[in-house]
Amino acid sequence: MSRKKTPKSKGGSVPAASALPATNGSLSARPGTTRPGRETPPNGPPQSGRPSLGGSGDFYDVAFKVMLVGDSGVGKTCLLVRFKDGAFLAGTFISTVGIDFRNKVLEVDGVKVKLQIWDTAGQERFRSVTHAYYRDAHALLLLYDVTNKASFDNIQAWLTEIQEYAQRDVVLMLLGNKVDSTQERVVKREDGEKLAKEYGLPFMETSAKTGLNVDLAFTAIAKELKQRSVKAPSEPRFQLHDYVKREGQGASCCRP
Ligand SMILES: Nc1nc2c(ncn2[C@@H]2O[C@H](COP(=O)(O)OP(=O)(O)OP(=O)(O)O)[C@@H](O)[C@H]2O)c(=O)[nH]1
Ligand SMILES: [Mg+2]
Repeated sequence: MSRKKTPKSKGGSVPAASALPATNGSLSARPGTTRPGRETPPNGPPQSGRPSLGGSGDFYDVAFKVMLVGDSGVGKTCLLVRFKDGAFLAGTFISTVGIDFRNKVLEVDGVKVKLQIWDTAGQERFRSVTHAYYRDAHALLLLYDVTNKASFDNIQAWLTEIQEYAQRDVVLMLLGNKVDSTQERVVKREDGEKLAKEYGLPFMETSAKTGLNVDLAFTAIAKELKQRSVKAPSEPRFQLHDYVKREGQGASCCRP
């Protein structure tokens, strides 16, 4: 297994090709937070199995591309920032323009797994940009917002889109985000579970605000992808569904 190096910088942004407003040319920005620095600028979507290299940084053994998708405002950017930096982006909502990415290396059973995580814009006008990135994604985290029924109702449309543009064997997980907002909740946990079961998806409720199940979601993805690529013959098959069911925590002390 070859050892590779990750670039030192945190991540980068890719101008959203034709769909970006001409005046902007690229990046989403959020006051009060560190914007991802530009990494080795990818020329279009990164190639699977060919992680971008450059500069010095952490070593990794295998690299995968993970995409965050879902309606605008469900918390994709916040989920990524929580996972990458352990912080929550409170305050004014600044919608992502185009697509951003951040890297994080996780140790999974002694293997260093680099996740290159692509944060897509949920707004309809950027949809064609996102389509171009699906085909290289190894895993997709599909989010809805438990305080926004429309974002839940749109999950089926997202699944149709995923079916059309993503690889057949893409690892897919459904996440119901913002479970800290108990007063505003309009989508019950059981509804999320039912939908996930219908489509055979692993499911968890998360909170980018409190961090609930955020690391777990990415770790589960990393474990599944690592298992697929470097499974030793003696190793028992990693069961993604069982893992998230077993390890996932409820929004409060107890499962509602
Ligand atoms: N209470 C609560 N608010 C959250 C959570 N996650 C995100 N938010 C808030 O929801 C709003 C939208 O979050 P973003 O992460 O920017 O949403 P997004 O999915 O990236 O939206 P687009 O970039 O437009 O696709 C922001 O005001 C966040 O502060 C969460 O877990 N709990
Ligand atoms: Mg965003």
